[in-house]
Order: sequence, then C-alpha cells, then structure tokens
Amino acid sequence: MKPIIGVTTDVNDAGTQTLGSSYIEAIVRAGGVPFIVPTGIDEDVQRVASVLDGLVLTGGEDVDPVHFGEDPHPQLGKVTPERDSAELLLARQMLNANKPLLGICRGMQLLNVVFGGGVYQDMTAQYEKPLVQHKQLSKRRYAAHDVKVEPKTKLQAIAGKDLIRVNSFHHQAVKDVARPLIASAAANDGIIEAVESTEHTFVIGVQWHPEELAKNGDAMSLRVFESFVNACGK
Ligand SMILES: NCCCC(=O)O
Repeated sequence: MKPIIGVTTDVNDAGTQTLGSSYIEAIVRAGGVPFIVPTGIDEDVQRVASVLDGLVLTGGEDVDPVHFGEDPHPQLGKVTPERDSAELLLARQMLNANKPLLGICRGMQLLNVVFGGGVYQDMTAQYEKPLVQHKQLSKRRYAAHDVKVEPKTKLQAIAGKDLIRVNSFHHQAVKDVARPLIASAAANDGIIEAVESTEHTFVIGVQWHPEELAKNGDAMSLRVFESFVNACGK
C-alpha cells in the first residue's frame, strides 16, 4: 500500500491556504499519496498525525522568532502564527511517533526550531561572513549554487556524492543546529543547507527546493523524495 504523506499549506495575505503543485507531483512520482494538511487543526493534530505515514513541512514565510526566544529583527519577513502553531504541533506528534519527516526550506528551519534551535532572521544582516547569493533570480527549476555534503550522512547516501548543486530562495538560515539534528550539508559560505536527525529513522531537512528540481529532471532531488517515501512505507 502506498504511504499517506501529509503536506502542509502556506497562508497568503488574503488568508487563503495554498500549496504548490510541485510538492504533490514529487510525492506522487516518488510513490506516495499526498494528503493536504491545512492550518487550523491544532486541536486535532494527534488524530491527523495518526493517519499519516510521513510529513512534508513545506516552504513559505518566516517562522515567528518568538518560537526561538528572540524579538523580531527589522529585516524579519512576514510571519503566519496559525501556520507556525499547526506545523510545530504536528511535527512534534510525528517525531514522537518516529514517523518520517522531510523539511523543505522554511520546513528545515522550523524543524530546527522544534528541537530548540534558532534561525538567522536575516542572513544579510546577521551572518558574519560574505554570502553567496541565496535568493536566486533565475527560475525555481534551475540549480544556482554548490553545496558540500558531509560524509557518512543519510543525505550523502541519498545524493551519492559530496558535491551537489541546488536552487535557492531564502533570506533566513539555520543557526545553532539543535540536537539530535546535525548539519549534513553547507554552502561555500558556511550556511547550513541540510540537517538530519541522528535519533530518528528518517528526519531530514533541506534548505533548497528539491520538488522544483525533481520536476526538471534532477535525479538527486527525486531521490530525496523517493528515499523519504520509501521510509514512510516501512
Ligand atoms: N524563513 C522562511 C524560508 C524562506 C526564507 O528564509 O526566506
């Protein structure tokens, strides 16, 4: 039986919940059944989590810094408290049950927050070293910068190599990786591009958008989804 994969929604300025079709397509291609999980389900997260075999925390707006003990920096972007709330609760449920979790972009940052870590609220303002361009101007389906993958990590086993090239659409980044997460990849400027749990069967976060690259035929990005969906089916 195909595993049921929860996929979280974004909330736009009009309050409409949205989900890019690329996430759906990547999950279907990888052999899973996407199950859209909206915000507003806080009271029922336990029940929702119980029917899911895995969860994708999708990309989107900034995580409210209140969740990692900071005041908002002037360069903080839009926050969506109802989304933070639903995703934090749901992620905790999934982690407690050791169900697979894939965090993408904001989803990776949120994953770090779940474990007690923080994020740079704005890399340009807060990161101490020169940056590569992390907000590419080219289309989402194009890879834009290199990422070094740490040896002996789950990500390296999936990627099958130490150097990958990814797309990039973020102004924030993971800071102080929180245990049991470890950094499993970084850009040439040191910005963390992937994390994974050393204590869960499959908990991986990536800062890039593999769902977009997979659509464009990138084998490594499709393997990220295939490995995740495979873990969800076990
Ligand atoms: N913080 C939300 C994910 C995207 C970004 O960092 O711009």
